[in-house]
Amino acid sequence: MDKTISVSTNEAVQVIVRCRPLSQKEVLAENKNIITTFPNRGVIEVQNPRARTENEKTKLFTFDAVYDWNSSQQTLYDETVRPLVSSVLEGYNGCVFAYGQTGTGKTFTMEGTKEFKDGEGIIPRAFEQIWAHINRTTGVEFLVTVRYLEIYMEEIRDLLKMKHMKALELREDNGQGVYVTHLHSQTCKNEADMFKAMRIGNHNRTTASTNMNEHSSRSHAIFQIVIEMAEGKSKSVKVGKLNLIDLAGSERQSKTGATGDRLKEATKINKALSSLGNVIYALAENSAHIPYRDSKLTRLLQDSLGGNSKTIMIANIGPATVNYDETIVTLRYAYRAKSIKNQPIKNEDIKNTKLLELQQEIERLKKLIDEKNKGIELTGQIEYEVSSEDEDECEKEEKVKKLELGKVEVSELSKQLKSLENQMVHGGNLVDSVKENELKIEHQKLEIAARKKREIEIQQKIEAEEENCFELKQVFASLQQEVDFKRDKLKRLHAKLQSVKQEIKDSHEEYVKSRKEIEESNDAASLQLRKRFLIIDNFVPTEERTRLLNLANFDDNQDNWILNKEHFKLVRPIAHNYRRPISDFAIQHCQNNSKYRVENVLDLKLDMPLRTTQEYVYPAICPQIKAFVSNVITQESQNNHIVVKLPSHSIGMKSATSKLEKEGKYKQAIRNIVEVHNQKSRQKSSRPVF
Ligand SMILES: Nc1ncnc2c1ncn2[C@@H]1O[C@H](COP(=O)(O)OP(=O)(O)OP(=O)(O)O)[C@@H](O)[C@H]1O
Repeated sequence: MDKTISVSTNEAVQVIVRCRPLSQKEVLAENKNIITTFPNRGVIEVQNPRARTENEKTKLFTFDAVYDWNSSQQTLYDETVRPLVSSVLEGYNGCVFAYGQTGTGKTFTMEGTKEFKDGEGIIPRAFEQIWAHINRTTGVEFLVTVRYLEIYMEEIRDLLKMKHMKALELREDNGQGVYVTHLHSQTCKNEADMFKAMRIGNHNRTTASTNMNEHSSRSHAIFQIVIEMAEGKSKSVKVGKLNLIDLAGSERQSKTGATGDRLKEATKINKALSSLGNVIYALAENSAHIPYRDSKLTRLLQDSLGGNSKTIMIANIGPATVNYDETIVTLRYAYRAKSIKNQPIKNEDIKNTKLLELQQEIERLKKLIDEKNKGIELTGQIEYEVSSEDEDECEKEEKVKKLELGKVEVSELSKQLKSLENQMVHGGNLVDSVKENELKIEHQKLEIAARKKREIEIQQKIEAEEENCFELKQVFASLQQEVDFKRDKLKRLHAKLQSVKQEIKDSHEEYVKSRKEIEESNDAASLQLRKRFLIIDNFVPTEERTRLLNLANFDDNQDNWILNKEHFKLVRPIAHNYRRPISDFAIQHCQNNSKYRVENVLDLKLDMPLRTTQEYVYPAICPQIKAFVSNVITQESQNNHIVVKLPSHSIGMKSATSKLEKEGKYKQAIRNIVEVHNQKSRQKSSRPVF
């Protein structure tokens, strides 16, 4: 998209926290609620169930807004998301993403539930707001499209066109930023079309049952709505883009009990979420390098975090004792995300939009239809005027044919025109009184949301100021009073210092833990790499290695090495000058029968073995033993043992035996005897030997 105007001011990512109720399972396991929320101040307090000292007991976090288990879907939407969607309808990019441990209510928040009334989540409510706006906006033409994708096991899949099931690729260009190639874009004419797209996508999304959640999302899902708006005949187009993201939840193998596929998925999920954490951390720290390229998720969120979008992060947490560690980790990430600054840009006067293309094509078709209609009229008139008896019958027929052809062409063009016009929506199709009422309600809702936001901000400011001003306001009647006050203050400051120290300690522990995890995964990766090198070094010849290296190019977009496939094209083998392999039999016997000429038979000759077991030559036996054995009397006992009777009179044998005895090889001699015995009996038998 070519942008000609850009208005940008810094705007922080808005971070809100939502805590779900205790689940039945948690209640049965006698888990306690460790969360207390203070919605008016945007504060959340977490009790540490393992606290040993006073300092470790509670942790306080402050956010733009907090919602507890009693908060309704409607309140959350009206207070936080409605203003953002309103900005999108003015031409901004917007993003809402839900982040948190598995089973804490991300899907519940984004999609909602049908289990109870008003259970719809953010996505369906956004549809409602968008279409209500379109229906009451007169004089504007809209083109609304949606896309739905998931990142499953680090592969991008189109949820609206699952037939292809091919992993899609990410690309980046200066105009569009990061985008997904060949992603299906569904045009929507009304709210129902959007719901249909959402349902299809949700149906295709990868979910599975785990210990922590019966319907756990195993992928990160992004629902994108693009609204192109053209006001009147000015041809100036605004574009608003809204990304609604339901991330997969972070999970610990020990808690989910994941094995096999679930474990593989969890590893990929955690890896992508940890890269998201790193991006948030780097942005919060104002680092020179932001590791967006570490995962597909962070690349797709590039605009939303530190980019040109207005963004809301919803941190979902669980209230149970058992969730403590994950809750703290989520809240820490969310707290960091608060300091990320974006530069939202209003996408106005965009040049190469689909809507403009459509409008131009519609204009062209209209002109063409007009011209054709004029042509038809003219031909009709001439025919009427010139039509005389002396006109040739053939010429008349020719003219009628031309007229008919013209009419068919016009009807074809009109069909095309209608289908193009059908893709666009003309805003403002409501009755004026309804329009006005709705507009009023919408303004009121936005006003209430803005007020609530301001209230929380003011409350947070007052608290900070109170801390500073309290001392100034104090007038001390006596020295003792001043001492007492200062002691109190010292106590408070000491407690604050301790809590900061504790926070540093916790953060350090968290850092050590995550470093250990990274080291472990690094070790596993280098082990794998060394194994591959070992295989390459031993099985791939040096020349082939150099050849392959020359054929491989690093693709920045895919962040991977790609082999030039042109060099690996399989060449069809040619046999007997035929393109298909042909057997000798076919050549000799079916020369005149084309049916068999190209039959797919390979002429394979048998590789005969060089020798058979019949030709086996037994190892030579020492001549003394041979002589000894020939004098040995052997016979088989009933239980298949061979009884060996040594002839004591044979001098040669005596010396042989004594020699063997001397060398301690008596056992070997016996084995040889048995072998010769077997040899004899085998020769006697007529059975083939193998
Ligand atoms: N605010 C809430 N009020 C009532 N029930 C809730 C709330 N939040 C979540 N739940 C319930 O908790 C369960 C888990 O929620 P959900 O599936 O949305 O979690 P999730 O974070 O998306 O999990 P995963 O990451 O595994 O996909 C569901 O049964 C849902 O109905």
